[in-house]
Amino acid sequence: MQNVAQPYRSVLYIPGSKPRALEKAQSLPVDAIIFDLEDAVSPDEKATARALLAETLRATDYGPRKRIVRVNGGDTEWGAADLETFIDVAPDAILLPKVEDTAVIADLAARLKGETTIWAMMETPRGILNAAALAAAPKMEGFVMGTNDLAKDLGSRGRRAMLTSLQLSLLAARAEGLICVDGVYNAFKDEDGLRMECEEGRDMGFDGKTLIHPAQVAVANAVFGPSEEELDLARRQIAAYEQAKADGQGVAVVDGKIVENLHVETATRLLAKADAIKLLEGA
Ligand SMILES: CC(C)(COP(=O)(O)OP(=O)(O)OC[C@H]1O[C@@H](n2cnc3c(N)ncnc32)[C@H](O)[C@@H]1OP(=O)(O)O)[C@@H](O)C(=O)NCCC(=O)NCCSC(=O)C[C@H](O)C(=O)O
Ligand SMILES: [Mg+2]
Repeated sequence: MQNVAQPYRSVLYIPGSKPRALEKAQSLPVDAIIFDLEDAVSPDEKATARALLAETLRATDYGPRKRIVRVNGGDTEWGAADLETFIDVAPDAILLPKVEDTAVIADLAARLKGETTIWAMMETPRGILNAAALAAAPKMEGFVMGTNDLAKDLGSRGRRAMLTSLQLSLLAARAEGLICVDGVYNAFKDEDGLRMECEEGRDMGFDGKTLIHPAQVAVANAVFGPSEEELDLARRQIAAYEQAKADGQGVAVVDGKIVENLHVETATRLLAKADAIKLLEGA
Protein backbone atom coordinates (compact mmCIF):
# COMPACT_ATOMS: atom_id res chain seq x y z
CA MET A 1 0.00 0.00 0.00
CA GLN A 2 1.31 3.44 -0.94
CA ASN A 3 2.68 5.77 1.70
CA VAL A 4 0.79 8.80 0.38
CA ALA A 5 3.15 11.30 1.98
CA GLN A 6 6.32 9.88 0.39
CA PRO A 7 7.10 12.07 -2.63
CA TYR A 8 8.13 10.56 -5.98
CA ARG A 9 8.30 13.81 -7.97
CA SER A 10 11.68 13.06 -9.51
CA VAL A 11 12.87 9.50 -10.13
CA LEU A 12 16.29 9.54 -11.80
CA TYR A 13 17.75 6.64 -13.80
CA ILE A 14 21.45 6.15 -13.21
CA PRO A 15 23.39 3.63 -15.29
CA GLY A 16 24.86 1.11 -12.83
CA SER A 17 28.04 1.13 -14.90
CA LYS A 18 28.93 4.81 -14.34
CA PRO A 19 30.90 5.47 -11.13
CA ARG A 20 30.80 9.27 -11.56
CA ALA A 21 26.99 9.30 -11.92
CA LEU A 22 26.61 6.95 -8.94
CA GLU A 23 28.67 9.36 -6.86
CA LYS A 24 26.94 12.48 -8.15
CA ALA A 25 23.52 11.10 -7.22
CA GLN A 26 24.33 11.38 -3.52
CA SER A 27 23.96 15.16 -3.76
CA LEU A 28 21.15 15.49 -6.32
CA PRO A 29 17.77 16.67 -4.98
CA VAL A 30 15.84 13.68 -6.32
CA ASP A 31 13.12 11.80 -4.48
CA ALA A 32 14.17 8.40 -5.82
CA ILE A 33 16.89 6.80 -7.90
CA ILE A 34 16.55 3.88 -10.31
CA PHE A 35 19.97 2.25 -10.42
CA ASP A 36 19.82 0.65 -13.84
CA LEU A 37 21.37 -2.61 -14.93
CA GLU A 38 19.08 -3.06 -17.93
CA ASP A 39 18.87 -0.77 -20.97
CA ALA A 40 21.41 1.83 -19.81
CA VAL A 41 24.16 -0.80 -19.53
CA SER A 42 25.75 -2.46 -22.57
CA PRO A 43 26.03 -6.29 -22.64
CA ASP A 44 29.80 -6.29 -22.16
CA GLU A 45 29.46 -4.12 -19.03
CA LYS A 46 26.65 -6.06 -17.34
CA ALA A 47 28.77 -8.13 -14.96
CA THR A 48 31.05 -5.27 -13.89
CA ALA A 49 28.05 -2.94 -13.47
CA ARG A 50 26.34 -5.51 -11.22
CA ALA A 51 29.42 -5.80 -9.00
CA LEU A 52 30.04 -2.03 -8.93
CA LEU A 53 26.43 -1.29 -8.05
CA ALA A 54 26.26 -3.91 -5.30
CA GLU A 55 29.44 -2.56 -3.73
CA THR A 56 28.25 1.05 -4.09
CA LEU A 57 24.86 0.40 -2.50
CA ARG A 58 26.44 -1.46 0.40
CA ALA A 59 28.92 1.35 1.06
CA THR A 60 27.03 4.53 0.18
CA ASP A 61 24.46 6.57 2.04
CA TYR A 62 21.93 7.98 -0.43
CA GLY A 63 20.11 9.75 2.40
CA PRO A 64 16.33 9.96 2.08
CA ARG A 65 16.35 9.10 -1.63
CA LYS A 66 14.52 5.83 -2.33
CA ARG A 67 16.91 3.27 -3.82
CA ILE A 68 15.33 1.21 -6.59
CA VAL A 69 17.40 -1.29 -8.59
CA ARG A 70 16.27 -2.19 -12.12
CA VAL A 71 17.51 -5.69 -12.90
CA ASN A 72 17.71 -7.42 -16.26
CA GLY A 73 14.78 -9.63 -17.26
CA GLY A 74 14.62 -13.28 -16.22
CA ASP A 75 14.80 -14.28 -19.89
CA THR A 76 18.27 -12.77 -20.30
CA GLU A 77 21.62 -14.27 -19.34
CA TRP A 78 22.07 -11.64 -16.58
CA GLY A 79 18.65 -11.65 -14.89
CA ALA A 80 19.15 -14.53 -12.44
CA ALA A 81 22.51 -13.24 -11.16
CA ASP A 82 21.11 -9.70 -10.83
CA LEU A 83 18.27 -10.97 -8.66
CA GLU A 84 20.49 -13.17 -6.53
CA THR A 85 22.84 -10.23 -5.88
CA PHE A 86 20.24 -7.57 -5.14
CA ILE A 87 17.92 -9.70 -3.03
CA ASP A 88 20.94 -9.87 -0.75
CA VAL A 89 21.83 -6.15 -1.02
CA ALA A 90 18.18 -5.39 -0.12
CA PRO A 91 17.58 -1.93 -1.63
CA ASP A 92 14.23 -0.21 -1.01
CA ALA A 93 12.82 -1.85 -4.14
CA ILE A 94 13.66 -4.08 -7.07
CA LEU A 95 12.24 -2.96 -10.41
CA LEU A 96 11.42 -5.72 -12.88
CA PRO A 97 11.52 -4.83 -16.60
CA LYS A 98 8.92 -5.79 -19.22
CA VAL A 99 6.67 -7.52 -16.70
CA GLU A 100 3.77 -9.37 -18.31
CA ASP A 101 2.45 -11.83 -15.74
CA THR A 102 2.20 -12.22 -12.00
CA ALA A 103 4.35 -15.38 -11.77
CA VAL A 104 7.62 -13.45 -11.96
CA ILE A 105 6.43 -11.11 -9.20
CA ALA A 106 5.22 -13.94 -6.96
CA ASP A 107 8.57 -15.77 -7.37
CA LEU A 108 10.53 -12.68 -6.38
CA ALA A 109 8.14 -11.82 -3.53
CA ALA A 110 8.80 -15.21 -1.98
CA ARG A 111 12.57 -14.61 -2.05
CA LEU A 112 12.80 -10.99 -0.87
CA LYS A 113 14.50 -10.04 2.38
CA GLY A 114 13.57 -7.33 4.87
CA GLU A 115 11.52 -4.39 3.66
CA THR A 116 12.39 -4.58 -0.03
CA THR A 117 9.34 -4.14 -2.26
CA ILE A 118 8.69 -4.80 -5.95
CA TRP A 119 8.12 -2.29 -8.72
CA ALA A 120 7.19 -3.21 -12.30
CA MET A 121 8.01 -1.55 -15.62
CA MET A 122 4.78 -1.15 -17.58
CA GLU A 123 6.13 -1.28 -21.09
CA THR A 124 4.67 -4.10 -23.17
CA PRO A 125 1.16 -4.48 -24.61
CA ARG A 126 0.59 -7.68 -22.64
CA GLY A 127 1.82 -6.06 -19.44
CA ILE A 128 -0.57 -3.13 -19.90
CA LEU A 129 -3.50 -5.47 -20.55
CA ASN A 130 -2.63 -7.35 -17.33
CA ALA A 131 -2.13 -4.18 -15.28
CA ALA A 132 -4.85 -4.92 -12.71
CA ALA A 133 -3.46 -8.38 -11.89
CA LEU A 134 0.12 -7.09 -11.73
CA ALA A 135 -0.85 -4.29 -9.35
CA ALA A 136 -2.55 -6.78 -7.02
CA ALA A 137 0.44 -9.17 -6.90
CA PRO A 138 2.32 -9.62 -3.59
CA LYS A 139 4.82 -6.99 -2.41
CA MET A 140 3.98 -4.68 -5.30
CA GLU A 141 4.61 -1.02 -4.47
CA GLY A 142 4.88 0.85 -7.76
CA PHE A 143 4.60 1.02 -11.54
CA VAL A 144 7.03 2.84 -13.82
CA MET A 145 5.85 3.63 -17.35
CA GLY A 146 8.30 2.48 -20.03
CA THR A 147 7.11 4.64 -22.87
CA ASN A 148 10.10 3.95 -25.14
CA ASP A 149 9.55 0.20 -25.14
CA LEU A 150 5.80 0.67 -25.46
CA ALA A 151 6.21 2.90 -28.51
CA LYS A 152 8.53 0.29 -30.01
CA ASP A 153 6.02 -2.54 -29.48
CA LEU A 154 2.99 -0.51 -30.54
CA GLY A 155 4.72 0.93 -33.58
CA SER A 156 3.35 4.27 -32.40
CA ARG A 157 4.58 7.86 -32.46
CA GLY A 158 3.94 10.65 -29.98
CA ARG A 159 2.41 11.02 -26.56
CA ARG A 160 -1.22 10.80 -27.71
CA ALA A 161 -0.74 7.16 -28.67
CA MET A 162 0.38 6.46 -25.09
CA LEU A 163 -2.69 7.78 -23.34
CA THR A 164 -4.71 4.57 -23.09
CA SER A 165 -1.72 2.65 -21.71
CA LEU A 166 -0.88 5.42 -19.25
CA GLN A 167 -4.44 5.61 -18.00
CA LEU A 168 -4.91 1.84 -17.74
CA SER A 169 -1.73 1.59 -15.68
CA LEU A 170 -2.76 4.49 -13.46
CA LEU A 171 -6.20 3.00 -12.88
CA ALA A 172 -4.72 -0.36 -11.93
CA ALA A 173 -2.12 1.26 -9.67
CA ARG A 174 -4.66 3.40 -7.86
CA ALA A 175 -7.07 0.50 -7.44
CA GLU A 176 -4.37 -1.20 -5.33
CA GLY A 177 -2.90 1.94 -3.72
CA LEU A 178 0.37 1.75 -5.68
CA ILE A 179 2.72 4.54 -6.72
CA CYS A 180 2.70 5.27 -10.47
CA VAL A 181 5.48 7.22 -12.17
CA ASP A 182 5.39 8.56 -15.73
CA GLY A 183 7.88 7.62 -18.48
CA VAL A 184 11.02 9.51 -19.48
CA TYR A 185 11.30 12.56 -21.73
CA ASN A 186 14.12 11.65 -24.08
CA ALA A 187 15.11 15.15 -25.27
CA PHE A 188 16.93 15.95 -22.04
CA LYS A 189 18.05 19.42 -23.18
CA ASP A 190 14.50 20.56 -24.04
CA GLU A 191 13.28 22.09 -20.77
CA ASP A 192 10.03 23.52 -22.16
CA GLY A 193 9.03 20.18 -23.67
CA LEU A 194 9.83 18.42 -20.41
CA ARG A 195 7.76 20.91 -18.43
CA MET A 196 4.75 20.40 -20.72
CA GLU A 197 4.98 16.62 -20.43
CA CYS A 198 5.40 16.81 -16.63
CA GLU A 199 2.33 19.04 -16.37
CA GLU A 200 0.34 16.62 -18.48
CA GLY A 201 1.49 13.66 -16.35
CA ARG A 202 0.71 15.51 -13.12
CA ASP A 203 -2.80 16.38 -14.35
CA MET A 204 -3.41 12.75 -15.29
CA GLY A 205 -2.55 11.72 -11.73
CA PHE A 206 1.04 10.46 -11.87
CA ASP A 207 3.14 10.82 -8.71
CA GLY A 208 6.16 12.01 -10.67
CA LYS A 209 8.37 11.58 -13.70
CA THR A 210 11.25 9.26 -14.47
CA LEU A 211 14.29 11.25 -15.59
CA ILE A 212 17.51 10.50 -17.45
CA HIS A 213 19.67 13.55 -16.71
CA PRO A 214 20.30 15.78 -13.64
CA ALA A 215 19.24 18.82 -15.69
CA GLN A 216 15.65 17.49 -15.62
CA VAL A 217 15.33 17.27 -11.83
CA ALA A 218 14.33 20.85 -10.98
CA VAL A 219 11.46 20.91 -13.47
CA ALA A 220 9.98 17.61 -12.23
CA ASN A 221 10.29 18.67 -8.58
CA ALA A 222 8.58 21.98 -9.30
CA VAL A 223 5.73 20.59 -11.41
CA PHE A 224 4.92 17.59 -9.18
CA GLY A 225 5.35 19.50 -5.90
CA PRO A 226 2.42 21.46 -4.50
CA SER A 227 2.54 25.22 -5.25
CA GLU A 228 2.06 27.91 -2.57
CA GLU A 229 -1.37 28.70 -4.05
CA GLU A 230 -2.44 25.05 -3.80
CA LEU A 231 -1.24 24.86 -0.20
CA ASP A 232 -3.02 28.09 0.70
CA LEU A 233 -6.26 26.78 -0.85
CA ALA A 234 -5.89 23.44 0.98
CA ARG A 235 -5.51 25.21 4.34
CA ARG A 236 -8.53 27.42 3.65
CA GLN A 237 -10.63 24.44 2.55
CA ILE A 238 -9.83 22.55 5.75
CA ALA A 239 -10.58 25.59 7.93
CA ALA A 240 -13.83 26.36 6.10
CA TYR A 241 -15.01 22.74 6.34
CA GLU A 242 -14.23 22.59 10.08
CA GLN A 243 -16.24 25.79 10.54
CA ALA A 244 -19.13 24.39 8.47
CA LYS A 245 -19.14 21.24 10.57
CA ALA A 246 -19.15 23.28 13.79
CA ASP A 247 -22.17 25.13 12.35
CA GLY A 248 -23.93 21.81 11.71
CA GLN A 249 -23.35 21.89 7.92
CA GLY A 250 -21.88 19.13 5.74
CA VAL A 251 -20.66 21.43 2.98
CA ALA A 252 -18.53 24.59 2.94
CA VAL A 253 -17.89 27.03 0.10
CA VAL A 254 -14.42 28.38 -0.73
CA ASP A 255 -13.72 30.66 -3.68
CA GLY A 256 -17.22 29.95 -4.97
CA LYS A 257 -16.74 26.17 -5.01
CA ILE A 258 -18.15 23.52 -2.70
CA VAL A 259 -15.90 21.77 -0.20
CA GLU A 260 -16.98 18.37 1.09
CA ASN A 261 -15.28 15.72 3.16
CA LEU A 262 -13.59 14.23 0.09
CA HIS A 263 -12.01 17.58 -0.81
CA VAL A 264 -10.73 17.85 2.75
CA GLU A 265 -9.10 14.43 2.35
CA THR A 266 -7.32 15.64 -0.80
CA ALA A 267 -6.29 18.87 0.93
CA THR A 268 -4.95 16.98 3.94
CA ARG A 269 -2.94 14.65 1.67
CA LEU A 270 -1.48 17.64 -0.15
CA LEU A 271 -0.33 19.25 3.13
CA ALA A 272 1.19 15.94 4.25
CA LYS A 273 3.05 15.68 0.94
CA ALA A 274 4.37 19.24 1.36
CA ASP A 275 5.60 18.38 4.86
CA ALA A 276 7.31 15.25 3.53
CA ILE A 277 9.02 17.28 0.80
CA LYS A 278 10.20 19.83 3.37
CA LEU A 279 11.64 17.04 5.50
CA LEU A 280 13.32 15.43 2.52
CA GLU A 281 14.81 18.71 1.31
CA GLY A 282 16.05 19.59 4.76
CA ALA A 283 17.69 16.18 5.22
C1 LIG B 1 21.91 10.95 -21.53
C2 LIG B 1 23.33 10.75 -21.02
C3 LIG B 1 24.03 9.68 -21.86
C4 LIG B 1 24.10 12.07 -21.17
O1 LIG B 1 25.38 11.86 -20.61
P1 LIG B 1 26.52 12.96 -20.62
O2 LIG B 1 26.73 13.46 -22.02
O3 LIG B 1 27.69 12.40 -19.87
O4 LIG B 1 25.86 14.14 -19.79
P2 LIG B 1 26.53 15.42 -19.23
O5 LIG B 1 27.93 15.57 -19.71
O6 LIG B 1 25.60 16.52 -19.52
O7 LIG B 1 26.54 15.13 -17.68
C5 LIG B 1 26.73 16.17 -16.77
C6 LIG B 1 27.01 15.63 -15.41
O8 LIG B 1 25.90 14.88 -14.94
C7 LIG B 1 26.27 13.53 -14.67
N1 LIG B 1 25.15 12.69 -15.13
C8 LIG B 1 24.68 12.53 -16.37
N2 LIG B 1 23.62 11.73 -16.39
C9 LIG B 1 23.42 11.37 -15.10
C10 LIG B 1 22.46 10.54 -14.48
N3 LIG B 1 21.49 9.91 -15.19
N4 LIG B 1 22.54 10.42 -13.14
C11 LIG B 1 23.50 11.04 -12.41
N5 LIG B 1 24.44 11.84 -12.96
C12 LIG B 1 24.41 11.99 -14.28
C13 LIG B 1 27.55 13.29 -15.46
O9 LIG B 1 28.29 12.27 -14.83
C14 LIG B 1 28.18 14.66 -15.38
O10 LIG B 1 28.75 14.80 -14.06
P3 LIG B 1 29.99 15.74 -13.80
O11 LIG B 1 31.16 14.90 -14.12
O12 LIG B 1 29.91 16.13 -12.38
O13 LIG B 1 29.87 16.94 -14.72
C15 LIG B 1 23.32 10.38 -19.52
O14 LIG B 1 22.69 11.41 -18.84
C16 LIG B 1 22.73 9.05 -19.21
O15 LIG B 1 23.37 8.03 -19.37
N6 LIG B 1 21.49 9.06 -18.69
C17 LIG B 1 20.81 7.89 -18.23
C18 LIG B 1 20.30 7.06 -19.40
C19 LIG B 1 19.53 5.92 -18.87
O16 LIG B 1 19.58 5.62 -17.71
N7 LIG B 1 18.78 5.24 -19.73
C20 LIG B 1 17.99 4.12 -19.36
C21 LIG B 1 16.75 4.55 -18.71
S1 LIG B 1 15.52 5.15 -19.81
C22 LIG B 1 14.58 3.75 -20.12
O17 LIG B 1 15.14 2.72 -20.28
C23 LIG B 1 13.11 3.93 -20.01
C24 LIG B 1 12.20 2.73 -20.19
O18 LIG B 1 12.74 1.48 -19.99
C25 LIG B 1 11.47 2.84 -21.48
O19 LIG B 1 11.29 1.81 -22.15
O20 LIG B 1 10.99 3.93 -21.78
MG1 LIG C 1 12.21 -0.01 -21.30
